[in-house]
Amino acid sequence: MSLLEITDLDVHYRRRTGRLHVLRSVSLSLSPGETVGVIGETGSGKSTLARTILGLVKASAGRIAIDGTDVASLKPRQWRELRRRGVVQYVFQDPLRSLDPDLTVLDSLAEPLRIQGAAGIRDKILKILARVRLDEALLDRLPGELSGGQRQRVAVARALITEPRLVLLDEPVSALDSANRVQVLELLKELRDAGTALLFISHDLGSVAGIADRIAVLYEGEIVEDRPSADVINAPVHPYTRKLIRSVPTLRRADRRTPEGIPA
Ligand SMILES: Nc1ncnc2c1ncn2[C@@H]1O[C@H](COP(=O)(O)OP(=O)(O)OP(=O)(O)O)[C@@H](O)[C@H]1O
Repeated sequence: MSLLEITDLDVHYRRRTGRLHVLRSVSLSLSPGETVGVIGETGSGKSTLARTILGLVKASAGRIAIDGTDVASLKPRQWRELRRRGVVQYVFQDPLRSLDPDLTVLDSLAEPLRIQGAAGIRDKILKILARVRLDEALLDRLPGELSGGQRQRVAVARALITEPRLVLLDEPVSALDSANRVQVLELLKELRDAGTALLFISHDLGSVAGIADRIAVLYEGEIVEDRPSADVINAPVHPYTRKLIRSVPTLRRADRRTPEGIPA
């Protein structure tokens, strides 16, 4: 069974000037342990997709099922229950949005464990800090007292601490400098290798290409391609995907290989 199954999702925003149709008949599925990248340019609807999956934006049509539960009609209490079961967590581009500014690092990390009624909270926190390479001395700091890279690692640590089966990542490395970006991407790869399913949403094909099993390309609110990463990179079908690939210098032809490993 799919861990995440999105079927024919439509989302509109109401604006003073009328309705804006942002997602059109989007279908996407994620199996347990799979990493899927969603790539699209600014305004293509990526954040709307993430926010709709998390129940923060209401869909006008379609179905979203997480681990078999239809989440469209869940109430906040039921969402908390889903998180308590350790099924889904999330990391946004701006960690100040995924972290409570009034909670210390210690409390931010302890909160999901307390909700879960977990035992050995301090031990789990120390283990996760080591995993995301953060110093214990930061535990008493507030998010506003951390660097951007440290903050994002706290947000990743918080998302992982309950060992969720699915993590939604909306531009998780876009606000980071290149050293921090590499470190957080490495961390996400470790997570993928440990069997967590990741939905990695980004405008940056370069970040997603090295980690995703499959890439879905979102263009003007529609998924125009959804295939294994190597196929999308080596033989893009949609003109927009071709344009995207040309714009990423690190995906030079010599680096691109067919699924059999033969240079394209
Ligand atoms: N709350 C809202 N109300 C009205 N329109 C919105 C709202 N949020 C987003 N939009 C509009 O919906 C469209 C898609 O926005 P969305 O944030 O999903 O795009 P995105 O692909 O994540 O872009 P970016 O990469 O710039 O974050 C845009 O035209 C945006 O202006």
